[in-house]
Amino acid sequence: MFIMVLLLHQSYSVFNQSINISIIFSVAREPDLQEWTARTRVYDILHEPVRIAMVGKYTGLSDSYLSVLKALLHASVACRRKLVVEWVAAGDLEDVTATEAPDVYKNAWDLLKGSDGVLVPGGFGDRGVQGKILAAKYARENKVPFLGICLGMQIAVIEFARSALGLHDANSTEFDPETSHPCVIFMPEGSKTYMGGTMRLGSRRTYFKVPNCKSAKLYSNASFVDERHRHRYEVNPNMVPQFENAGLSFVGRDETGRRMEIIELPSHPYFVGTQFHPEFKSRPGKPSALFLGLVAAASGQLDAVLQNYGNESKVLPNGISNGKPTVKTYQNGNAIKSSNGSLNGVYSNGNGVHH
Ligand SMILES: NC(=O)CC[C@H](N)C(=O)O
Repeated sequence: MFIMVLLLHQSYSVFNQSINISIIFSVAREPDLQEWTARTRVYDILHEPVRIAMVGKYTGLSDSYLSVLKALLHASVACRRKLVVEWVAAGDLEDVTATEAPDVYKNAWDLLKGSDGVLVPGGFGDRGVQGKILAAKYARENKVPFLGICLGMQIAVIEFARSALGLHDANSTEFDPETSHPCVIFMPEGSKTYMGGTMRLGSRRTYFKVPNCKSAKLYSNASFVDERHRHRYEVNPNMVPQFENAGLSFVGRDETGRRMEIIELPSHPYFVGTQFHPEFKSRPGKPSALFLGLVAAASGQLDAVLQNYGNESKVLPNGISNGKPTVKTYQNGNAIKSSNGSLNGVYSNGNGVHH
């Protein structure tokens, strides 16, 4: 993509000259491609890998997770790491695979255990859910950086209910309508725009409830953020006090306080889940805050990143710096700039190495 922009510009110039269109449209300005060129250069020299296990249902179809992959890529370049995505089919982590296809099972677990961070993206339907729960458990217990998005956050909550609260049949009513411990429940949003629709869709506001949490710092200490949604189920608000007593923190909520938007485990190096989809607002040069957190944690740079956020224009060891946030809102990713002023994010059609 990145190279494409430069190539397109080149061919556009040739076309212009051949039909002398530039005389007619002499007002057209030469585009400033400095930033893009700088990004390509940064991207080309990345060599130290950061391995992220992507635990999902459609691992054979990387396009299903395109936005997530791009967001990981933006964050990896900001952290000066070469992104290696380890695709792990969630079902392969499940006990049933251990008996039916032991090699597949072993390979899936080897990939997960060889990764620096774990990402469970959004999804619908119950295939692979148990495998995703096992991946979240592995990350939580072994202090491996974890980001769960939408369904990924919901399965992290189910896992916590089962392991930390001892509620063995805890589940989402999406997967078990009869569960005696419904920790994720159907919470449709009445919508005047989408008549009859039950999906909570589009941009909604999340307020930070715990000012010093990692997520708030990553969002430059904003007091609220607007991110995009696409879901029907949510954490059961009536069970939140139980979860909080056991150490799971609900650091971001909607304006009513009833819809849980961001979870964190303060006792863990980086264990974050979001009901929204932060990947949709990630941009080259403006990586999504929570993806940046995941990749920074997975590459041993989270402390440096957190220390610098909210402080005035400090430069990180790897050359990343940030400007002092001027507003207390966060709309579209942190503008992370390298010390020489060029933007770090790279947008490319590939996403590092696929396994
Ligand atoms: N986008 C998603 O991950 C959706 C999660 C879940 N299936 C829900 O509807 O709430």
